[in-house]
Amino acid sequence: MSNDTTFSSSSPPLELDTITAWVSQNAIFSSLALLAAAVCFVYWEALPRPLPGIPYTTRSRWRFFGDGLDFVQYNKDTGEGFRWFATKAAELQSPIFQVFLAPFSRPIVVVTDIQEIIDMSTRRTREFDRGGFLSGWVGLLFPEGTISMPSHEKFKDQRNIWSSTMTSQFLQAVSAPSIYQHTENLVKLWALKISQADGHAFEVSDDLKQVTFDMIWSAATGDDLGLITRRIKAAAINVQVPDDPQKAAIFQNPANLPEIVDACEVLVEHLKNMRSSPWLAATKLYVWQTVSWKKAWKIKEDTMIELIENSKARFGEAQCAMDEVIKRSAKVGSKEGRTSSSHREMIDETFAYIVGGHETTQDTTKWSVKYLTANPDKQTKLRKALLELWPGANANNLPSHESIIAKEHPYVEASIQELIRIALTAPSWTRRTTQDVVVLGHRIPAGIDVFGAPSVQSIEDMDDFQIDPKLRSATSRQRETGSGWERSTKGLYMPERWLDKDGKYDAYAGPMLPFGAGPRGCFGQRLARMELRIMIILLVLSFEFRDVPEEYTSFRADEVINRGPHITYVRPVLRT
Ligand code: HEM
Repeated sequence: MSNDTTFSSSSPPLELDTITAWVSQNAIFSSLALLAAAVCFVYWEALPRPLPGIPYTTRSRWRFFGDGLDFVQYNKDTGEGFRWFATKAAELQSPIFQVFLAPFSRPIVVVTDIQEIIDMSTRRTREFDRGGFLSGWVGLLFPEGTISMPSHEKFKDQRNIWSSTMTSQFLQAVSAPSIYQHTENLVKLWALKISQADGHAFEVSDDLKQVTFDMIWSAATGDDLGLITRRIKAAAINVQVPDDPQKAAIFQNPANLPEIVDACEVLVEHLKNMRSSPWLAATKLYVWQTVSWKKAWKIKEDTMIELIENSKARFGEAQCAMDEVIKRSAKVGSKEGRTSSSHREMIDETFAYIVGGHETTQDTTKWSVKYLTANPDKQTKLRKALLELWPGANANNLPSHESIIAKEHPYVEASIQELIRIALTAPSWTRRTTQDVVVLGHRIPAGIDVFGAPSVQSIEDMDDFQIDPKLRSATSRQRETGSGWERSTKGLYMPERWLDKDGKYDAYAGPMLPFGAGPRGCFGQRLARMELRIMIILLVLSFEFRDVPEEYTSFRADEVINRGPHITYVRPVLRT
């Protein structure tokens, strides 16, 4: 057929229709083919690209979400997050393996061996730095906070200025009195609840959440939010005590918290929701546009700016971390001819101090109360040791914070250490490789996120791996961590594991890495240990934690940023 016919004026419109139909049909086919090719291409691009030689789950290699959905499902089923890595280590029978947690992303290498994790944190810091997943994630809340930065000069300057808030002198003179006073408030609150609850158990998750927020907020900013005082007022007014002695009493929560408390909660909630995002950068852009984020962020910024201005106005003797930092940054700045810390850095660093310090200590305290309740013999033994230090101490006669910091007893130290170990509040450790590296005989290229799962050595799921010393790095070989815990005892609360054969406390009796290690280890470890020490000692001297009904004994975790208990019920008796 000639083309002429197609365009001849005498040709019937039917032919034109045929051609139009042919073109449009082909266009549909071509579009479909293009679409199919695009889908295949996107799918192909999204698939994991395993690093050669490092074990992985074969079926995950061909799945769009790699191991991601398995991880999310495990988290949903058990409440646990990092524990999933123990299941992978057991499945792959290797202390080093790779997982694919999100499409379009490079694999994550997981190392479960604590000796190598300590080595990477402390002696191989040029090869492994902060960055990657953690920085992208927490950078949402603290863009200019050191926690989100690699270890460059700016990090060092900023950290140097803040480090004076963690000296023993500062902690004892400034932070301890405030922690002590807030714990005393908690003792008053629980004494009141005991008098109202008529022997019933009651939930204390919110009490512990708010007392630790009161503490860290005033330690950071010098401002007292009075959250526990509000709870005391609310508890005095409204309590429901069921007839069934097996059911818990329910106390009224105070209404109208300061708006900054709700704002912090909204911001942290956004951060939590982002953890499993397959595309962090896009999710961040979305979150920034939400009304709840914008409103909470503004409240936080305005409050922080006001607190910074107040702190500057009272420039002189430090009453909180902010005062100390403003003083020190002016001193360092004038010495080095630099301007002092900017508002942005100050806000972000203070907020990281508050959020980092709050989420972790509240969870560790909750676990502590649960483990002491579930182990009455160890609880009694701890109290006996405390009474050796402070004979006759009780809720009306508590030792001072100076005395709590100064005095030691092997069983008390062992109990606190064991509570920190078994709480597994922060079971994660993350770094990014800054260059090509070798770990346990496997080559890992630069720019890969390495997750440490040292918790694997604290949970009963598996035996530790026996590692050929030849596979270890030269620096690791020189610093052995020693043998691990017996598998059968790993999951048990046993303060005795920290005592040597002469009954002396040995903080290095076995593997544990609750605060990470090295220059990027937990900045707040000393504050956290002091907070936990004051709280545990005051609570165990003030109350006997009796067993709670079966319904309230669950040890299920809720792990998002940290690993906290799903529920925390107590049935205390006041010691007077
Ligand atoms: C029981 C309480 C706490 C636990 C279990 C805990 C645990 C941890 C862990 C495991 C890390 C990561 C370490 C690493 O990657 O090597 C970390 C980092 C950090 N923690 Fe804590 N922490 C606690 C309390 C605190 C407190 C009270 C503060 C605040 C004053 C704080 C501030 C920080 C900061 C700023 C970092 C980031 C350090 C950096 O990137 O250089 N933490 N913490």
